[in-house]
Amino acid sequence: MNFKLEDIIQLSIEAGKAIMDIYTDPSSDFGVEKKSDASPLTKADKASHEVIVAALEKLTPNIPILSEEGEHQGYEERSSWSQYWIIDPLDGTKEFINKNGEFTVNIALIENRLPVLGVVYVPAKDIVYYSEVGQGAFKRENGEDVQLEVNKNDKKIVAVRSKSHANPAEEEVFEKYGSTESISVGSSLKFCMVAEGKADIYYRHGPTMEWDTAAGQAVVMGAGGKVYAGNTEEELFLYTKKDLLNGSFLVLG
Ligand SMILES: Nc1ncnc2c1ncn2[C@@H]1O[C@H](COP(=O)(O)O)[C@@H](OP(=O)(O)O)[C@H]1O
Ligand SMILES: [Mg+2]
Repeated sequence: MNFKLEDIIQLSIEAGKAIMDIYTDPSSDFGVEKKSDASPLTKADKASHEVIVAALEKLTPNIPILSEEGEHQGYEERSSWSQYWIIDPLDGTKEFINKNGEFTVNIALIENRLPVLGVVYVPAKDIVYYSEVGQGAFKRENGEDVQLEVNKNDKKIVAVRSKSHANPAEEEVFEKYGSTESISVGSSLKFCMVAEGKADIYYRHGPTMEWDTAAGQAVVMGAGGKVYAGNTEEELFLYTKKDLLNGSFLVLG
């Protein structure tokens, strides 16, 4: 790697600062717009995107960037990349607008259809989750780095699901794994909760995009978790698909 993971961590924090400037500005209306898929977009999504893209273009000029708020390159181009950055500058835009703090900055590096590095920053809590695959996953809080490990104690199975986009079909899968309790959380924080053992299972039935899941997947994999496509443990959940839209997926601690 011709960059340091620490550079990417610092960059996620810088992007988070740009988000918080807007989040905490009492005079800001967030500039909420509706995108073509009816999902919301704010000034904060755009500000974070600008910070990340400008820095990555300097840091790794030879690595292509796919950002939710940038150009969505076609499959022919994407499939020719040996590695690329995939960015969700502000995941959980609905949670940002609802001011519940459950939103994240997501930066991941994809190689061979899987994330090999991921950083998830939680601006409202100033917490970073990060992982370079094969080197463990970590949480940085109050200047301290703690290694993460999924929960190996299966006495009580806690499920986690979307706060704004939960689907009734998820309950069946949670029950199949013996879960009796589910928590609703916005954004890629759900992957991080499985990574730190606060939840054991995250099954997502409804749609997400590749940039919503890549960084979180790196973190949970680094902590010993697994991410599967669909609702069984048969197929790995892969990236660089023809369509950037993800199918359902299952995260297990
Ligand atoms: N109908 C839809 N199609 C595609 N993605 C959707 C969607 N509804 C929700 N999402 C994705 O779900 C993400 C939010 O995840 P969650 O529900 O776990 O908080 C959104 O990220 P953004 O907030 O970055 O737009 C969005 O990409
Ligand atoms: Mg998102």
